[in-house]
Amino acid sequence: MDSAAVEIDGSVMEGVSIHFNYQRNNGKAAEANGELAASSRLSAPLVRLLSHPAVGSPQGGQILRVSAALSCITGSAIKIIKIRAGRSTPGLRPQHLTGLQLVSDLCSGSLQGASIGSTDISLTPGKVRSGNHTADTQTAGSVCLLLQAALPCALYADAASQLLLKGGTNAEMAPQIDYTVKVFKPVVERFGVHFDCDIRMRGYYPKGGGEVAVTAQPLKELQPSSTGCLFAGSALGKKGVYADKVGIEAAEMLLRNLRHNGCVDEFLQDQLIIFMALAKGTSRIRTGAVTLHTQTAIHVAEQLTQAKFTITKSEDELSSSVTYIIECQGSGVVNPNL
Ligand SMILES: Nc1ncnc2c1ncn2[C@@H]1O[C@H](COP(=O)(O)OP(=O)(O)OP(=O)(O)O)[C@@H](O)[C@H]1O
Repeated sequence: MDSAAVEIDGSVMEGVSIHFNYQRNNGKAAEANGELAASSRLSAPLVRLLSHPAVGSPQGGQILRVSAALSCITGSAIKIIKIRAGRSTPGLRPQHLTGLQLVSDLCSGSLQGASIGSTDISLTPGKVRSGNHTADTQTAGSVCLLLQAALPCALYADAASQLLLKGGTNAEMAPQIDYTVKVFKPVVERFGVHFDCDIRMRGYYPKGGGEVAVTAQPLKELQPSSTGCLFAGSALGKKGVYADKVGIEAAEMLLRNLRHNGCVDEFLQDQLIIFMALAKGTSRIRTGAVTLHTQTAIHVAEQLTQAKFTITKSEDELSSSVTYIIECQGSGVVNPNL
């Protein structure tokens, strides 16, 4: 029997407090500090993630997606409580619920307590499963955020996975599907990730109704890489907003990210953390200010894998630019199904 309890004050990340309780006991169910503990296929830790009730977590969805995907891949059972506490609509929204159900489906898992508005859920993963998986937010909830949770899982299956994702292809506060295909996809290919994305129907707020078919290939292990540079600016048109304003917003995003002299934009940085954590070897990205989403993803990844991240500030006197190098000694998780 090998057990340890670790409590981490995550308040270093503004508004988020994360506590982790570890329990290892050779895969048998156990009680940890009066909280439910669950067994898993790798006799892995029970993890509790707790968002601060007073302030609320600005990265609530991010915690769910990264921790659920890593639970699926590493075999760690997780329990997440106080989900999106402090929000005007706390708990799971359709995109979060659908994403969790999809991840659970991908890992033949047991998902408990998950429904719209749930603030506590637990996921006990089983074996990662290839083949067909369908997920439908039934709203304009972003299919790109469904993919964010599901893609890393599909890489650890025994064969190709076909994901039919329904919802919003172009939603606010989420990657546009065009960004996922034109920026995210070529960059993650450097880690050895290969997926095809067929945009069958676009879906927008409020109706949704978009449909994207993704085929993802499994791999033995992810390789580290330098990123190269690929930048985009995107903005979403809305009723009552003139097209020129939308164009200006997109151009501003592009300029903002070109100016900081990094190689990764303010959104891609958090989306790459999970791949850096899983890869075998050292990955490095140069970026502008490190976002709260990125800090959250790093924090969760360091708890659920052996990955170690460091962030170094780098000032260039000539151009007076400040960039940050995010470096990760990846955990080198090997696909046991190939
Ligand atoms: N314009 C954009 N371009 C590319 N990616 C984006 C853009 N806007 C947001 N994202 C990405 O979308 C994700 C949003 O995560 P976030 O957790 O805020 O979403 P959420 O699930 O809606 O969470 P919550 O409901 O808790 O606000 C992040 O990975 C972020 O990088």
